[in-house]
Amino acid sequence: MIASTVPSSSKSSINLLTYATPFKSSFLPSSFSIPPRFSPSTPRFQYLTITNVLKTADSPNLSSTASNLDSIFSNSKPTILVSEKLGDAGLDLLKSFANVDCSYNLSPDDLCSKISMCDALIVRSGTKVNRQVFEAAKGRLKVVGRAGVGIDNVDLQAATEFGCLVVNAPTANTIAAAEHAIALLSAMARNVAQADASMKAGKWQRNKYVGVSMVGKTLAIMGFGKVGSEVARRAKGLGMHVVAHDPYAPADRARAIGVELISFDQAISTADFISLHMPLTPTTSKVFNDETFSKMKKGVRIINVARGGVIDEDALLKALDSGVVAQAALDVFTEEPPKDSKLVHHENVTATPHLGASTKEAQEGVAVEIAEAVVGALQGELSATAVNAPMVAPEVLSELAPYVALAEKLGRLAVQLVAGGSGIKSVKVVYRSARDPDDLDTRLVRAMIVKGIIEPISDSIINLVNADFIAKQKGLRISEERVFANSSPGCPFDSIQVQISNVKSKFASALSDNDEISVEGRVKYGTPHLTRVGSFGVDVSLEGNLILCRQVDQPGMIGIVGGILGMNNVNVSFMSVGRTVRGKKAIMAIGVDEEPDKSTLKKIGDVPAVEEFVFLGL
Ligand SMILES: NC(=O)C1=CN([C@@H]2O[C@H](COP(=O)(O)OP(=O)(O)OC[C@H]3O[C@@H](n4cnc5c(N)ncnc54)[C@H](O)[C@@H]3O)[C@@H](O)[C@H]2O)C=CC1
Ligand SMILES: O=C(O)C(=O)COP(=O)(O)O
Repeated sequence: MIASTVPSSSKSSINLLTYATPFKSSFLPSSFSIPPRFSPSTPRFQYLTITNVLKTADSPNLSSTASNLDSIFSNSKPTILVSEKLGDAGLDLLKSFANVDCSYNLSPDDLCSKISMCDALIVRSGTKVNRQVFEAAKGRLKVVGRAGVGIDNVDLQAATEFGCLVVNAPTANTIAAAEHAIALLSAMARNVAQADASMKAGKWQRNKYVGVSMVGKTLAIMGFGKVGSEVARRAKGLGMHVVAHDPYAPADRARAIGVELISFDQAISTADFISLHMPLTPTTSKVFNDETFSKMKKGVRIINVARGGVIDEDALLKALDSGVVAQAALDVFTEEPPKDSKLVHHENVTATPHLGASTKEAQEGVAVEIAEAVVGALQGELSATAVNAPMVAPEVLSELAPYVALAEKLGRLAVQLVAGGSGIKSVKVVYRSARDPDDLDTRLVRAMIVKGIIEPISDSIINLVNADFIAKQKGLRISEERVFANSSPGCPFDSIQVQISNVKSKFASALSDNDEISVEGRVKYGTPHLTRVGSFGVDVSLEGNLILCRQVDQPGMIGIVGGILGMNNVNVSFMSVGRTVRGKKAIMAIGVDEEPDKSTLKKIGDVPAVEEFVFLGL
């Protein structure tokens, strides 16, 4: 739920605001015929990525915008390539709007040669939409639709660079994936697949396939999002004791299902069964490895319906061989299909070929969800499930660009100040501005704050289009407050403050008098600066990385801490000291080019007058 004291950012309000580029009839070729859902007065939007708009903002090139629109609408029937099996209802919807080419099992070369004739591409997890595909599209490809959740097979950076919108279908296969996890859990516990194979080989091995019971056992759900919570509900029905680890899941959602949120180590060391439901991100890649397997209870059973890459497959093989992991049930693999995989052939592994989303119902659901999103995008509508593209007029972004950067960095800083295990539920953004509220659209800045907060903990790409949607899905309440500033209305914002309430902080001095994490920044000389942390005023450029350090306010502290960094080859780019009362406590904000190693950070912590410190990546 987004609470706002400034104009709301509902889908309809976006059409009224200057972020939209109104569709000018002079852009249209004379042969253009208006699709039935539109009248000439319907606003159209160009899908421009942040990157592209930032580039465009420096040297606006509206003629290329006109030619983009021209190419979108020069043919009343666009061409959509569907490269993997899609449900009929979705295909019918696509066919009513476009020429649809269903070509399954294309080789990478065939995909590249077809793509320059297509306006949209619809894929599932089996098609690699890499940079070569965007290059081969020669600018014609406008939209990639992922008929499912995970977008790790689409090169989002390349899509963004090539100005191609990527949309997905994030909700329609949740239940199917959860049901598959439960199916694998039960099949594994009772050796269903192995016993079936043995019978088909003419055997009758009742003693060999004695299973384990699920009732009363502890199941740890790793990633308590859409699929994870549905698995939890079902496992409770089986009489299991369910715990979950998800640093960012709200505790009340877990409580409502009767699930306790616990730390990663607690979860893996106490569980009899572990079911994985986190996205594949740089943080979760191979998070199940030699070290983490060694902390597990001997004889644990693991289910993976998320992504193969969250497990180090060699480490899992060793853990299975040593008996640390008694059994694994795997639907997903680092390489799909896996080649000569020892895991797949292991007698204690139950494997399925990425079937989590493969039910008739889910496939019809995702097909319709993705067809609507792709058709809507080709028609220029905003998409609630766009993953990489905001729609912002270049002239608006040109003014907002430095605030966009500031907003993302403030979000990133604020989330890193939250102590592990605190679920973030409520974020408040306070804008100080001299502008009339009607002249101040905060959607992009707010979107970037949400991006800064959520992106490090999720595989979602957040932008103007999807920020509210993702925040809502994550149970994150964003409220905004406008405070009048007696400054120049020439600048959209005097300052931006991000507050996170009801959480613990790993740096207590970041807490304001109201006990919320609070960071404030301003744009100075065109660059983002951090100007306040908790109750302490500072002034440091937000570049590289940052060390925040609270110490007793006494002479020589800058020299001591700066000296430690210098002696350890860490270059200090900026430094600022703020204090509340002379001689009491002070904060040092130190910008550093490199990340100091652990021993350097420990030396800072060992300085007697240093009371607390934290390292923050920007
Ligand atoms: N096998 C299949 O066919 C299917 C696989 N999936 C996969 O399942 C996964 C989950 O999907 P959804 O539940 O729809 O996504 P979601 O975004 O609703 O949930 C993911 C959860 O993981 C949490 N998370 C992020 N980093 C974490 C970390 N380091 N440790 C623990 N939790 C962390 C997030 O806070 C979030 O709550 C995705 O990877 C998706 O691609 C989804 C559908 C079908
Ligand atoms: O939605 C997801 O993330 C899935 O993994 C489903 O993949 P699929 O569409 O069945 O290839």
